[in-house]
Amino acid sequence: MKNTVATFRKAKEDGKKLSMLTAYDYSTASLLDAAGINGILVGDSLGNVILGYEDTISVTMEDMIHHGAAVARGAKNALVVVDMPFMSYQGSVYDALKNAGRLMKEGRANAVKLEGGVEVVPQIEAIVQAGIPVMGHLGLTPQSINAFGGYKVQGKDEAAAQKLLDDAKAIAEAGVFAIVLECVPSALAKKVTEAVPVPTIGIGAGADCDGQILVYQDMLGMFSDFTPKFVKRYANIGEAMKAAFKGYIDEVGEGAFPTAEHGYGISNEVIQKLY
Ligand SMILES: Nc1nc(=O)c2c([nH]1)NC[C@@H]1CN(c3ccc(C(=O)N[C@@H](CCC(=O)O)C(=O)O)cc3)CN21
Ligand SMILES: CC(C)C(=O)C(=O)O
Ligand SMILES: [Mg+2]
Repeated sequence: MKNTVATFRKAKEDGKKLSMLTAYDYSTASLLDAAGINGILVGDSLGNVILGYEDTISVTMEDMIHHGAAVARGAKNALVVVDMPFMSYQGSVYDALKNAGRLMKEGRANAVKLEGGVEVVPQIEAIVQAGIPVMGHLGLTPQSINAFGGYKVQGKDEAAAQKLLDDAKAIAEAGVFAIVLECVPSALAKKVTEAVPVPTIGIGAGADCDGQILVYQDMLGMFSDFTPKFVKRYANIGEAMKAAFKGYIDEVGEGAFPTAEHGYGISNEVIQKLY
């Protein structure tokens, strides 16, 4: 059955854990969907894992639309959430509304995600009012890497912890249907989860969140530019891919691939008539 924002809200009420992973293309989205994932995030982490940038800052609306639409075609039952890229919503409510609309119309998103707390409440309210569900994102918000001075755990001292709790309440009040909590101490994430009526989706935020999310290349062992502490490897697909690529290269080199079974026949008569 199709997961909706209502499915997400109800999961929290029923105490059922929500699972999400990222995807950026049709094949991966189809596999995640078949495995029964609740939600797929087309993350701006595609800047790192797909485009090879050092951070998410250079990711564009066109990137997100291109990959969002591909994922949407593969996601029959999963809720598709598409990240709003850096500077597509921070500048004004008008930008936020226009760009959220494009992610839904052209990127076929079921919902959009944006980073930030009280400072983006007007944007969240306007997007939600237009009928576009919004997922919030607090804690380590990677689009603020230059303000943070690096990827670090957030909300550790009393002021920062209180600010995170206040931000969560403010964006919940503004209408987000769920909140990603990234790289925050587990006990703080638990407090936030108890304080808001919408599900929290943790990444490096402990076991008491209402759901979890990871970047799929991280959990499959396909990405190694950096490996945050919160990543658990469920497979070593990177090594498996390398071994398969090497097998192919070796066989092509030896002339062992292709054999007759991978080729196409033609009648000898036709071949003999050629000059
Ligand atoms: N492949 C990938 N996985 C991600 O989880 C991810 C991306 N890309 N790109 C966008 C952001 C960047 N993220 C990151 C990147 C690095 C850390 C990291 O190195 N964290 C340190 C924190 C150290 C500390 O403050 O104690 C860690 O060791 O976990 C965390 C999140 C999460 N997102
Ligand atoms: C890590 C998740 C939450 C994200 O925002 C992304 O993949 O871009
Ligand atoms: Mg993101």
